[in-house]
Amino acid sequence: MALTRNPALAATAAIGVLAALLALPYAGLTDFYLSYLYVVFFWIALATSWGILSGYAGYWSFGHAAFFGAGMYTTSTLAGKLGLPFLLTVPAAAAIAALLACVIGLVVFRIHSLRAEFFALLTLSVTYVLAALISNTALDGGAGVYLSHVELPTFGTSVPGAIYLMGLLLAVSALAISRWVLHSRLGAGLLAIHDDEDVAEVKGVPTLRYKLAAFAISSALAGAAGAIQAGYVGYVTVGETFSITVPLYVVLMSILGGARHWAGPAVGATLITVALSSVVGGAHAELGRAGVALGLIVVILVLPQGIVPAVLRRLARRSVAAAAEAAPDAGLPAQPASGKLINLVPPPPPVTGSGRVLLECQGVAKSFGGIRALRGVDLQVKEGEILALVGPNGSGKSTLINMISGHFALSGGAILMDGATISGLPPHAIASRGIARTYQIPRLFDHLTVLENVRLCAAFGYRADDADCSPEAVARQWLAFTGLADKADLLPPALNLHERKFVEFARALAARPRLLLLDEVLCGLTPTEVDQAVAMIQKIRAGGTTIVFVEHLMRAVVALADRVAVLDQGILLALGPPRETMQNPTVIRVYLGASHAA
Ligand SMILES: Nc1ncnc2c1ncn2[C@@H]1O[C@H](COP(=O)(O)OP(=O)(O)OP(=O)(O)O)[C@@H](O)[C@H]1O
Repeated sequence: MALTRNPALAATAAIGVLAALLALPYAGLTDFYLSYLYVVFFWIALATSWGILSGYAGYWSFGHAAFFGAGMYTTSTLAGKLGLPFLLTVPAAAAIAALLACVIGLVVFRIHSLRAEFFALLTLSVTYVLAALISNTALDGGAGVYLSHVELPTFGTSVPGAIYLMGLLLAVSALAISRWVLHSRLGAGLLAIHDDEDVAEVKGVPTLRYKLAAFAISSALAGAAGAIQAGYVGYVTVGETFSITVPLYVVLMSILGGARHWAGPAVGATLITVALSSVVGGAHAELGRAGVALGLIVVILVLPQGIVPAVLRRLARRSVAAAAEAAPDAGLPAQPASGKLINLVPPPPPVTGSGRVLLECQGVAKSFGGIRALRGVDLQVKEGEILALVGPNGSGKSTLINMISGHFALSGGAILMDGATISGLPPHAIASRGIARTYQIPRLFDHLTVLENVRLCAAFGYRADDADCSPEAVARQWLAFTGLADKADLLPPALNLHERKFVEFARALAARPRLLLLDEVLCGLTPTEVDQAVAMIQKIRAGGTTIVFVEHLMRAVVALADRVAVLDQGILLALGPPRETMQNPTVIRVYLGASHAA
């Protein structure tokens, strides 16, 4: 408990444990125990490396044996056949495995349909393809490769001591890298990819680059583990190396410990390795293994998020309760800890009517199979204005928002921002030009808290590199602006529709965009909530942000819009000031109906 609250104490304890583990081979621990501990470190390194892509980003790989095996065969070839020093083969194995991951990732990560179970199956197939290639070439030839003649290092007093130290170093490196990734921008992006990859991209996360980086890091660690394991076993075979055991074990270990926490896979790996080794011998080994498997099922059912997150949550709850007892005000929302306060409504007068074109749609067309959702829309959005996009259901309003934000590719035409073409750019690049959007049905990152949802958008949004404001401070201020400050630590599923819509709103605002696209933010709100939202939108425009909003609620359209664009069946039917446009007989006929005509 004290360790979780005191990072300096935790760091000192970790250094102490590491120093003690490093000293073990020199303190005369027998080779048997050194080998035993090496096996634990080996599984810690493998499971932790798996978690970097699969745990954080949710891309479950069943092909970890491929990268581990690439490492093993790199060492067996370089050291066993070409006579290179063993230690040199470890970084080489890591590099080969990372390269293999990059080649696979460059193809697979671009294909939208190869997510979730398809990714898992594809990585499993890669393992078998690689096994077949190695088995049928001089790399193995089907007979396996002996490494008994390879000179292994003897630091740590003996070969088992050296293997132990290499395993320890690898496990500690894997943990340190995984922890660093989780707390970095890369980790924030990966967690968002896990929950909703398309939304993460639209919010500014360069998803392809991040997935490739995670895959390469994860595979490099697996490759290095394979290299050391080759030295440990001394005889490398395709059957053992590319067996299903590796991916199966690392998946189980990660789930048991908690795949979304850097320490989770290591805890799972330690528990499973120790449990399995305790039942490996004796007359009832099979029964023992079945018992371990049953225990595993029970723990996973009781703690579906894994042991580490469950324990941390319990500790956090206890410390909140203790703090509340000590100081009754402790539960109030915290003020931003760092960063200059952001002026949410800057003093300069609104720039409405500057006349400068910020966004231009030129003949924008979109077809979904036989459905022509947009049939060549020409529209200019002027800097500082509020433009309402209205029209009957299915007229193409959301599709146009999706086109501008890059969610869908255009079937025809072009979209320009500041005179430069943005259509065809990946959504994160469009976000970096200053475009942010909300979704008609909120698409929040369900495993991130409300604060984390908004902070991510501040960190990856248009003005993310504003050194004066930390993403945390920006996020807290927009949460306060939208009235959600006291919901900061909740997960989105705990919110009602109104709150979820306002989190969407806060996320878009946290990017501090130049052009804000609001897709039916008022739909489903009570009249009071609508008034609140209208006042907010007016304040945002007062700060100089250009707004395009899709809305069916005419009262809000009239109160907010400088101009109204009416879409019907994918065609721009009318464009002009609200009252004038709404009195256009064609608009009344196709959209507003007879009641308005009267
Ligand atoms: N992903 C998709 N796949 C197939 N068809 C789609 C897709 N998205 C939209 N459409 C179709 O494109 C047309 C325009 O849909 P869109 O959602 O843009 O309309 P809308 O004006 O926003 O409607 P609403 O007011 O009901 O939200 C509809 O016929 C719709 O069924």
